[in-house]
Amino acid sequence: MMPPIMITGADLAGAGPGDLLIMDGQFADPALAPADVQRFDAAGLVALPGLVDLHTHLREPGREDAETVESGTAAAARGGFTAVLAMANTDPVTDTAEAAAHVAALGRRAGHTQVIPVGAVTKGLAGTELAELGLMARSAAGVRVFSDDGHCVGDARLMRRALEYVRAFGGVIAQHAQDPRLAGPDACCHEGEISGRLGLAGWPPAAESTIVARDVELAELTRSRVHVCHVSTAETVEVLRWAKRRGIAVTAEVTPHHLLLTTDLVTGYDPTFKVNPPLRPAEHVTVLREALADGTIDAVATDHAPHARHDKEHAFPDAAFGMVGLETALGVVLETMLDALGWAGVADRLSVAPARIAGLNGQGRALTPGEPANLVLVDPSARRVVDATDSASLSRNNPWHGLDLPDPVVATYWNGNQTYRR
Ligand SMILES: NC(=O)N[C@@H](CC(=O)O)C(=O)O
Ligand SMILES: [Zn+2]
Ligand SMILES: [Zn+2]
Repeated sequence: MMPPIMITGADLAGAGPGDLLIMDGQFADPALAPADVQRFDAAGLVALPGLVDLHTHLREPGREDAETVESGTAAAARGGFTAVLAMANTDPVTDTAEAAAHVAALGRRAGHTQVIPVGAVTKGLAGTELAELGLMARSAAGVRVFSDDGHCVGDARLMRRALEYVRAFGGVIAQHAQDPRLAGPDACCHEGEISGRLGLAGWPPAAESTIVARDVELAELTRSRVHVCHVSTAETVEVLRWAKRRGIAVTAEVTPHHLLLTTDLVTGYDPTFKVNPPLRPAEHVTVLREALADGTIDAVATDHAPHARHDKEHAFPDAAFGMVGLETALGVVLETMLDALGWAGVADRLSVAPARIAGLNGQGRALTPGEPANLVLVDPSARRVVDATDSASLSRNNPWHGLDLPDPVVATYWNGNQTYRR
């Protein structure tokens, strides 16, 4: 346990300057600081609750050449995160209580952030038979979020049964919304003028929004909860607005890359920009930003998807989908959304809302005495040209390389322990 530390003068998530005393892993009344307390002058910095990533691919077990729980969570701490939800598309898949316990144990051993395993919806992500949802939920790992991410739960009847099942224990199904018949096996970018010109097979926005429309109806039918992963289209936003107006229990996330990058980046055939769902035209980006600002989209999630060189360095159609994002997420959100959201809004979309969606107790809390000391200190004016090689991740598929972006994270504390310091 760290000795007591007093952080002085930081703007507390936009509420104005104040002091934070960290003692025994929690925030405590600054008036109780012992005389020999260690001091951190944070004047000019902003304090946010530790960030929570609903959507991280840590690749362990199975693809430790691309990422490990150790390296991925070290990258998360550098990005200001104190909790990450580890996606189930590992090898073996996280589709049993034992597999979930293994991922959680790897997280505890690494000690950089809380690691909460996401359970698969279907055995082996095969989309045919429900996984052991109840056993995973009742196990010590306490799985609450279930997802076949990387694959869509395409079978409506199976999706209905999954939603019915998780309702009993307050779980949620996080859907990778992609109709496999509309986004065929060769689809590798947004379907439009650019895909036509480049001769690449695209997929239309309808491949996403039609699944979301179906799933919100199933959530209503089952009175259960659905979460939409990585929303990428204006049409999906329209469906979400309709569903929320109707009182359906749906939440949604958007990635940093879909808030800033656009489909024209694929014209160089650089697989770094190949991601699922694909980068879209600027009109979609505008709508995604508006939806995040007005709360139609609840949260930002990274979809950090590290890939080894030998999986990424191929001709565009053959390369793996995905990009890293843990270390740049907050910077991209500040660049694109700070004016619209303010600091309290940034704290909500990157910490409070994701913690609520995932049902996490000690995360996304106010910076007040008695709460676990999960915190990120942010320099609101620091910027830097992103260098893909300067990373705790094992992978280098970084779409931000060479771009000048906010570089805000100064220090991260998880349960009172400093997990990153610039
Ligand atoms: N986002 C991606 O492009 N890839 C993800 C899978 C996913 O999130 O669908 C991966 O596991 O690599
Ligand atoms: Zn996905
Ligand atoms: Zn993903």
